[in-house]
Amino acid sequence: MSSSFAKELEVAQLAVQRATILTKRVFHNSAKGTVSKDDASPVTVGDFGAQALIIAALQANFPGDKIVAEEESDTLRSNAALRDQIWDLVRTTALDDAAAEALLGGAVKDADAMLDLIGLGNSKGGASGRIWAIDPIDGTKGFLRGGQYAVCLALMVDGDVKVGVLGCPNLPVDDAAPLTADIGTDQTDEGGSRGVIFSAVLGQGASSRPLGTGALAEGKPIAMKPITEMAAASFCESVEAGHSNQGESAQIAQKLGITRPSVRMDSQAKYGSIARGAGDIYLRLPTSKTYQEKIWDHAAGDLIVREAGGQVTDTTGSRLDFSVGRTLAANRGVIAAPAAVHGQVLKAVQEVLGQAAS
Ligand SMILES: Nc1ncnc2c1ncn2[C@@H]1O[C@H](COP(=O)(O)OS(=O)(=O)O)[C@@H](OP(=O)(O)O)[C@H]1O
Ligand SMILES: [Mg+2]
Ligand SMILES: [Mg+2]
Ligand SMILES: [Mg+2]
Repeated sequence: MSSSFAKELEVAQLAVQRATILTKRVFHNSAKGTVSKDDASPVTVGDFGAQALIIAALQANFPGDKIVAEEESDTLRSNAALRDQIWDLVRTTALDDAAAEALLGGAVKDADAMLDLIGLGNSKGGASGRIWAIDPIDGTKGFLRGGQYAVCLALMVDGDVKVGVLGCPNLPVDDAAPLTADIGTDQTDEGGSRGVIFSAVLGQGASSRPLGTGALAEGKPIAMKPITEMAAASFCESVEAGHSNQGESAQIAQKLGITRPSVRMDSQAKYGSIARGAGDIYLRLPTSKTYQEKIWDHAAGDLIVREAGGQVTDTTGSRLDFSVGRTLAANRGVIAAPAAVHGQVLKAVQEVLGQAAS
């Protein structure tokens, strides 16, 4: 097996691109087929459809690999109306490039095959072998609100993230565009100014490219912006107050001398935004003692930021550990910043959280 991961990267980018196109169709439709999961969080036909298409592409190319994906197929087996809505989306979404579509294995056979594919994302994860992590729609609440969301795919080998891809249909194509969660009033984006894919391979840097609809557009290398003056730095955090402690992040910003208010943005679009220098720092501070972050919420973004010159740790200063199962059970919160200032940010975090390293 080649260690360059060229095929994995190509398949992952095209799979994310195709799944993102499916989610855009749902985003622009007022009927999103939303149901509430056991933990009261929402899932839509877009989440299920995107997961089916990504797993189909992985199965066609890497049938022996394991998959950790967010959504489960159980509820769909007893909800024929929802299943049919998803199947309508899945069977009618394709890339408009025949070679790319062929590489992804073409169309899914039927609705039952689609349910089986969705169900393949049930691996327990762990420290050995090849495991893909999928978040078919990260930031479902943002997706429903008309804000930012991301389609996320990462490959881990023996617990280490090797390939990461994020599809962010509502971020500007322009890497230099200022950081804002606003997607503007033009929800149709006829000018094509929004929609970007971020990717990284371990040791090979990070890049961005326009989302597109067929063959992959050319990528450009991205890098984090060096922070010359903390006062002018921008930091981003979750929109949902239940996902990150926004009171503590405001205190941390104050301690660092950051004067600008945070940019609140849903999903791993935050990782992509700081990786390309549109923003500087991403803070995610635990809101509960029991919530464990999910690997699919961080794997791709962690690699993309690190390959762009950033450092990503939890609030204790430990690297995110993707080798312990479906969750980041060994970590608490996330601090992502340019490597040169990460220590300074972490110190402020620990002072505010009252857990300075001893
Ligand atoms: N309690 C709690 N604490 C921390 N994180 C949580 C919590 N509950 C959920 N989640 C996960 O947050 C994912 C959404 O990402 P963000 O929090 O960055 O975006 S948002 O601004 O809150 O929408 C979201 O991902 P999706 O479910 O894919 O949307 C969740 O996995
Ligand atoms: Mg998520
Ligand atoms: Mg999700
Ligand atoms: Mg979810």
